[in-house]
Amino acid sequence: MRYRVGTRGSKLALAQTKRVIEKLKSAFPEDEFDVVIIKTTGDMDQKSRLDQIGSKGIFVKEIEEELLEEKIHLAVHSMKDMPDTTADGLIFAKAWKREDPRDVLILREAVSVDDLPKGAVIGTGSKRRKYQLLKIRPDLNIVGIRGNVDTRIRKMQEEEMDGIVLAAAGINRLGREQEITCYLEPDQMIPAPAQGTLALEVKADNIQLIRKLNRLSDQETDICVKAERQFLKQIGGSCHLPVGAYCKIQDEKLILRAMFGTEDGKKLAYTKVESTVLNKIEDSSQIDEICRQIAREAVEKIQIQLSHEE
Ligand SMILES: NCc1[nH]cc(CCC(=O)O)c1CC(=O)O
Repeated sequence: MRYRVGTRGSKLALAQTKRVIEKLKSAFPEDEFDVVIIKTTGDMDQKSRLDQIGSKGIFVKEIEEELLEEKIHLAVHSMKDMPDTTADGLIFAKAWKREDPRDVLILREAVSVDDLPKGAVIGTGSKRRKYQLLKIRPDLNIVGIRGNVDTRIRKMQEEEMDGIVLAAAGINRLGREQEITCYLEPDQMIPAPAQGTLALEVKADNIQLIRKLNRLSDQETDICVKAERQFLKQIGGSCHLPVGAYCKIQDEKLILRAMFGTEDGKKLAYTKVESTVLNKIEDSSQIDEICRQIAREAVEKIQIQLSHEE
């Protein structure tokens, strides 16, 4: 088969799409894969603050239309950029192995969060990153920044910020990991739901391609992403609100850390919940139920905390 693989045209999107194609090629040497670059609303409007452009999934709508019209067979996105509900007629293949889920700081001079001078200027457009950082260092001056990873690193230098926050996965995919100053561990900076994982989106009736993609999946990542995205969905999160969720499997249990807050960051709640021990023969509907359940428990705990802060 010859497959058309759609992606945004940013360096990061192209880098991750090329990696996906390499893995597919080595698993299915008889197939061919062509990259198709698709311009999205999000790529065309580089000025507006993301939370003001409004509609969710501005980086994915055009790509999903091409999938539905069968102009492309597969779309590669960052899962953390995907809205919590999938488009009708499309599905995600099971997740492949997650890369580094952490957020990192790129600092101009300081070597760690603690080392930053009082009132240091840090660029991020994400409320999740902003309020979690302020919780560790309330004196920091957080300013908005937009653009792809390269642009943000350049703006940090041009606009004389002391640093920026980015996802390790994106920097690694661009081969710029030597520029990372320090890593923020998930217990002090809960990553965005599904950070570090890719979304492999296909038309739901393309059974043959879905089967191929799923052969390369990683069960642990797939389960953890399901739990994190269930949390996002149930809490009613959007990119306007600070939402974080990070799940891992330890001693055969799911451990889900999550945070949620109000838009102004005045209220911020954190929780950590554990599932019961997973049974080795759990099938996918049981796994879905376990993920829904652990997410529900996290949402309940967070809602209780937020209501006590009234
Ligand atoms: N919002 C932009 C975005 N979408 C996906 C990544 C890379 C990390 C990932 O794929 O999870 C990034 C860059 C960043 O947040 O630093």
